[in-house]
Amino acid sequence: MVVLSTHRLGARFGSRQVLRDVTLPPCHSGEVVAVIGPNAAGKSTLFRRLAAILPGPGECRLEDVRDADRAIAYMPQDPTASAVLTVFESVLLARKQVSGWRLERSDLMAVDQALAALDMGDLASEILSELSGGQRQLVGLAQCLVREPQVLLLDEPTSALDMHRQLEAMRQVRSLAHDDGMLVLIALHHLDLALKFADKVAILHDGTLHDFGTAADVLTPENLAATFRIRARVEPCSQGKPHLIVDDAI
Ligand SMILES: Nc1ncnc2c1ncn2[C@@H]1O[C@H](COP(=O)(O)OP(=O)(O)OP(=O)(O)O)[C@@H](O)[C@H]1O
Repeated sequence: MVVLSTHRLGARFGSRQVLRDVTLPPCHSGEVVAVIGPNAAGKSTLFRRLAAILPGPGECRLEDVRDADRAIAYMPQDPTASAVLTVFESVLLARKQVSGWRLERSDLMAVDQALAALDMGDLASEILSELSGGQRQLVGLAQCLVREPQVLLLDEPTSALDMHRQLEAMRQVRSLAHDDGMLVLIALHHLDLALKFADKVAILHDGTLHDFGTAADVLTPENLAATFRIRARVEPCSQGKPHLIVDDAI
């Protein structure tokens, strides 16, 4: 079982410290961990530290991985799409970047599967740079899936998706964790998605870890007021499912 934890992770840009002493409790294979927090809280910076593409103090520990070079797939907040490639080619390229350049039949099947899982099969021959923002976001997700990582770091992968596709993408993400045993860390602004799909929630605020636990434990009126500056509460709807009710900005 893969276990990811951090010890006093930090990051600074020039003289500004934007991430400070973030110690994440152990996160395990099979879990969806939502990372939430207001704008500029440090979510993307944390993901970049976890993906080891940004230097800084502290330690990120990853235990029990099969192949350290291939263990993590990271989807940035703004995946670029400048190359003149089709959707299929770009997803295949993402897979070959981690599995070597010899093309196997299994590679083509894996690309087909990743596109089908996100209901994008009919976009396979479209040119990447001609897609809509939401479609590009789904391609970024497919590029991560096709690498078959053990840890998936997704930085706001649903921000450009319509509600149906947000729910479908989150269902897929949850299945990757619960059915396939991946550890998924996902930055989200849509708190209802965190409530509905995450096993654990980390709240970042001002570059520090404000709280960590189940959604029920951390999405409290006090935490939401202190970090998001909203008056809000989680209450069961008429069907008995928990929903976030936002009364006002503070
Ligand atoms: N390359 C950079 N150079 C300088 N400052 C940066 C850089 N990247 C991020 N920052 C700063 O770090 C802080 C945290 O940014 P980050 O993108 O991690 O926040 P975030 O929680 O992901 O925000 P959002 O929800 O708006 O995407 C911000 O104050 C931002 O201005």
